Amino acid sequence: MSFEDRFEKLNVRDDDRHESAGDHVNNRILDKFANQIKTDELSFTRGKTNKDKANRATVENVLDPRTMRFLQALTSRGVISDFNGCISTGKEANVYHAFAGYKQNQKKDKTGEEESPAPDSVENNAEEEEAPEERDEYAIKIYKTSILVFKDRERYVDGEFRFRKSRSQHNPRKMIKIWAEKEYRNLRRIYQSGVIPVPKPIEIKNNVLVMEFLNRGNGFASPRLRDYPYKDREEISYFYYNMIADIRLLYQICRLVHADLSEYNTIVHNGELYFIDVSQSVQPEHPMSLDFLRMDIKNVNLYFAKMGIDIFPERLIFQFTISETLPNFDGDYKNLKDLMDYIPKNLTVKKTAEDEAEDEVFRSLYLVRNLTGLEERDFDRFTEGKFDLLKSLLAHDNQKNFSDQKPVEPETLDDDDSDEDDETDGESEDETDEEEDDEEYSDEEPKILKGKKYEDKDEKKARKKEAKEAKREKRKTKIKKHIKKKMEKKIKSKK
Ligand SMILES: Nc1ncnc2c1ncn2[C@@H]1O[C@H](COP(=O)(O)OP(=O)(O)OP(=O)(O)O)[C@@H](O)[C@H]1O
Ligand SMILES: [Mg+2]
Repeated sequence: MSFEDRFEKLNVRDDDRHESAGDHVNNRILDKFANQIKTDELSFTRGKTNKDKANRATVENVLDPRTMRFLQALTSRGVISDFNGCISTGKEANVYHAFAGYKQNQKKDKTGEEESPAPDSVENNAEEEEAPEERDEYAIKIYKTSILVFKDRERYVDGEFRFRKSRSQHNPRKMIKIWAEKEYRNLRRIYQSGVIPVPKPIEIKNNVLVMEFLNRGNGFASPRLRDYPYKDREEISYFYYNMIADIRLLYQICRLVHADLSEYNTIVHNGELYFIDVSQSVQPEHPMSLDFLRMDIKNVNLYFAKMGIDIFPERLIFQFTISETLPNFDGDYKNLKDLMDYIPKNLTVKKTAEDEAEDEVFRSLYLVRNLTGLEERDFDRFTEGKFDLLKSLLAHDNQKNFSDQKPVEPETLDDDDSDEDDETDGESEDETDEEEDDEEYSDEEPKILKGKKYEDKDEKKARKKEAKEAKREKRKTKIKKHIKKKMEKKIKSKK
C-alpha cells in the first residue's frame, strides 16, 4: 500500500468531544479544497519561490504536502510505519498513532533494550515466528502549518538563550519548526534527566515530532490526569503531591518551567504521572519563567481544589520549587518519592481567608529575577512582614538561581545533535534552506547574562551617566545646526 493510501485510511477524531468523526479521506479533501484554503499566512516568502499555493494548502492545517513528505522521509528511513489514526486534534498540533518502523525495531534488537526471547531456546524461536511481532507504538505530533496560533507564543521563544539566534523569526514555517524543535529538545532534556517520566523522544523532522506512545493496551492512549478514574481521595492527594514534586524536579534538576502545566498536559501511565506538551517550556533564565511557574502552580491548585482535596498556598509551592535547599529535608533531592513524602509533612494547607488573601497578593506580585530589579511600587505594597516573605522568595533563592549561575546540566543531560538527514530524505530544495538553520539552537547556557535587560541598577546608572557625559562632551565641539546649514549653502554656491 502506498504512503498516500495509508493516509486515506486516517480516522480523524475530535479530541474535545472524544467522538469518532468517521472516515476521513485527507487526500480527497486536499484535492477538492486546496484552492479554497486560505494560505496567505504561508506566503511570507513572496518573490522568493513561486510555488503553487494549492500545493501548500493544508488539510486540517496539518497534513500539507510538505508535511506528508517529511512523514514519507521518516517512513523510508524506517523510523515509523503504519498510521492508525488521530489521537487528538488540537489548536496547534494533531497527534497521530503509528508503529515503529523496521529500523527502530532493529535498533531495539541490537541494544537489547526490550526483553527478547532467549536465543538458544527452540521453543521460543518457534513461538516468535507464530506470534504477531511486538512493535513499539509511537505518537506523532504534527504541528499545524498555520502560524496564527503560534504568533502569541513567540514570547516563549523570545528570551530563551537556547533559541537566541532564531528570535524575531518572521518566516512562519521556520517558526513552527523552531517550536517543534523546542518541544523535542525539552522532551529529551527531561527524558535524559530520568527524574520525571515523559514519553521517550524518538525523532524530529521539521514540524513532525515522533515520540513514545503512552498506551494502556489495545491501542488506547493512557488517560490524561483530567480523565483519570481516581480510586479515592487519597489517590487524588497522591497525584497532587506528585505534581508538586515534579514541578520542583523540573525546575531544579531539568532546569525548566513547564509553562502550560495542567490536568490536560499530564498523563497517568502505568500508575505514574507523565508530563507532556513541553513545547512552550522555558529555562529559569527566561525573563518570564517565574511568571510561568506561578501560573502553572495556580492552574494545578485550581484543578486539585476542584477535586475536593486540601491544597497548599501557591506562595508555599512556589517557594518549595525555587528554594535550592529545603528545611528539614533529609532525602535525595532527585528522588520523587522523598519529595512527595516531604510535601504533606512540611507544607501547611491553605485554610483561612487570610491564606487566600496572601495568595492574591502573591499572584499580583511583579516577579523579578533578582531583588535589585524589584520595582518600588511592589515594595510599597508590602508591610514589613510581607516584605520579608518576598525577600525570602526572591532575594535568597534568586541570588543562587540566577546571578552566579553555572550550567547545571550534567553532561548526560545534553544533546548530541546528530541529524541523520540527508538527500535520501526525499526533500526538495525548498526544505534545504531550513535545514541550514539547524545550528540555530543551542542548549549551552549563558555564563554571564549580557545586555541592558540583565544589568543591575547600579550598572545601569553608571552606563547612563557615562553616556550623558559623552554627549555633553560632543555638544561642546558640535557645530550648531543653523551654522552648519549656512556653511553648506556657502560651499554649494562656491561650486
Ligand atoms: N506520547 C503520547 N502518548 C499518548 N497520548 C498522547 C501523547 N502525546 C499526546 N497525547 C495525546 O494527545 C493530546 C494532545 O497532545 P499535546 O498536549 O502534546 O498537544 P497540544 O499541542 O497541547 O494540543 P492542544 O492544542 O490540544 O493543546 C494529549 O492530551 C494526549 O491525550
Ligand atoms: Mg496539550
